[in-house]
Amino acid sequence: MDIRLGNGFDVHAFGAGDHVILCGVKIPHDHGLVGHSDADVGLHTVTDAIYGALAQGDIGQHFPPSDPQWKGMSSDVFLRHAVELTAEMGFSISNVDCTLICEFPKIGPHSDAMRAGMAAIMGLDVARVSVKATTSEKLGFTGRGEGIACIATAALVKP
Ligand SMILES: Nc1ccn([C@@H]2O[C@H](COP(=O)(O)O)[C@@H](O)[C@H]2O)c(=O)n1
Ligand SMILES: C[C@@]1(CO)OP(=O)(O)OP(=O)(O)OC[C@H]1O
Repeated sequence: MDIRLGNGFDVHAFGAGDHVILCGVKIPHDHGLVGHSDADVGLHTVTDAIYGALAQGDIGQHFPPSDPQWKGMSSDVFLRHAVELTAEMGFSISNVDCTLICEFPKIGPHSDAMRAGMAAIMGLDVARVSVKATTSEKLGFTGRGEGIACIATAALVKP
């Protein structure tokens, strides 16, 4: 069996707005997130973890921030592409784990919806999709509430 692991890391800054979209879930908030797309830092990170496992570059190479066609794009489009590429290369996604790093919003009340939505996109049982969260104890840019960071790991298998 061929087993591949990939990691992802992404950051988006807070800006004006009244909600954020994280791992596909819209959460009311006193700021939005700034990005070329919908700035879903969670989906971007999981997408990059899958690209990493496949050694197929990163999200910006597949969907350049300079390309106007991705302006405001819903980030499930990016994850769906990584899932298609996984199948084309003969792999299956075994499991995904991601950690959102922010003081606010609180992720816990939304984590099951995030897991269910990402599992549906990836065609996985929800038990194979993990969403965790941590503060950075008020330290650094996430601690000051300047933005949200996310890290993710994806495991892919080819029988
Ligand atoms: N944005 C966040 C941050 C944290 N949580 C939950 O709180 C727990 C404690 O966080 P610490 O940073 O103090 O370790 C954490 O384990 C998460 O369950 C959250 O839901 N949303
Ligand atoms: C998602 C893309 C799409 O153009 O843009 P952003 O929403 O700015 O997100 P980022 O993670 O900064 O860069 C990756 C880009 O592919």
